[in-house]
Amino acid sequence: MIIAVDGPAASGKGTIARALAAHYRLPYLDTGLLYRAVGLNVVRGGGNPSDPDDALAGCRFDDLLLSDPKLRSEDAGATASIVSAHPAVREALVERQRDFAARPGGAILDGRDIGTVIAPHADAKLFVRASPTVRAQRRHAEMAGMGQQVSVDTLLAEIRERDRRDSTRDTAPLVQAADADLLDTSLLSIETAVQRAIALVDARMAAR
Ligand SMILES: Nc1ncnc2c1ncn2[C@@H]1O[C@H](COP(=O)(O)OP(=O)(O)O)[C@@H](O)[C@H]1O
Ligand SMILES: Nc1ccn([C@@H]2O[C@H](COP(=O)(O)OP(=O)(O)O)[C@@H](O)[C@H]2O)c(=O)n1
Repeated sequence: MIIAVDGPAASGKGTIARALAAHYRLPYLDTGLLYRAVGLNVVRGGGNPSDPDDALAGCRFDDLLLSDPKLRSEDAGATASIVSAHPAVREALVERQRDFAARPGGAILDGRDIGTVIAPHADAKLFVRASPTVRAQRRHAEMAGMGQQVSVDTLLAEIRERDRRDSTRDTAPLVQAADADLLDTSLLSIETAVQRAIALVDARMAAR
């Protein structure tokens, strides 16, 4: 079984994808981490994330980078959003993601284009969303928990900018796949959101 989970920043897709992976005992790939690693690699090498050649060169990174805590910062998310708009960067990362999706027994991936580009044949697709204000508040709480104080307004502006960039790019924009189930988590607890996600996936599997 292949499950695709897409959605904007801090919508709760990672939380849901991890819970689904545990529930269905599937391996999980957070594809955003790959783009974050490319961005951090470019910046650390003194390159310009907006430059297509610098961004492509950043795709050659050591996998150890994927466990760098710096990848979790909002800055890394913003840089990831810049490098991820280059078609050559997306192309360079496609095979790795498709190989993961093709694992025997299935897999679950989360990102922006899993249901539309990486695994359009997925058995179940969720498009997770939440209002920008709720997402900024969640990110704020998350960062406060890590000892980082950034105002909700600053995070809201960053989230809106990232939404705009991710949704308006030409290649693999953030968009709900026609056959994806929408899950708005704005008013849901994590537990309820996960229960709804499981119910949606079960319903898709039963209908196959
Ligand atoms: N339904 C929810 N209610 C409250 N907080 C949530 C909910 N879903 C996720 N969160 C919290 O919001 C933050 C962002 O969630 P995450 O799953 O990392 O989002 P994404 O992967 O879409 O960026 C995390 O701190 C997570 O614990
Ligand atoms: N499949 C994906 C995953 C992430 N991305 C890009 O990488 C950035 C960071 O993704 P992420 O999933 O780690 O970000 P959050 O939603 O966790 O904040 C996004 O803003 C996208 O620009 C992408 O283009 N395609």
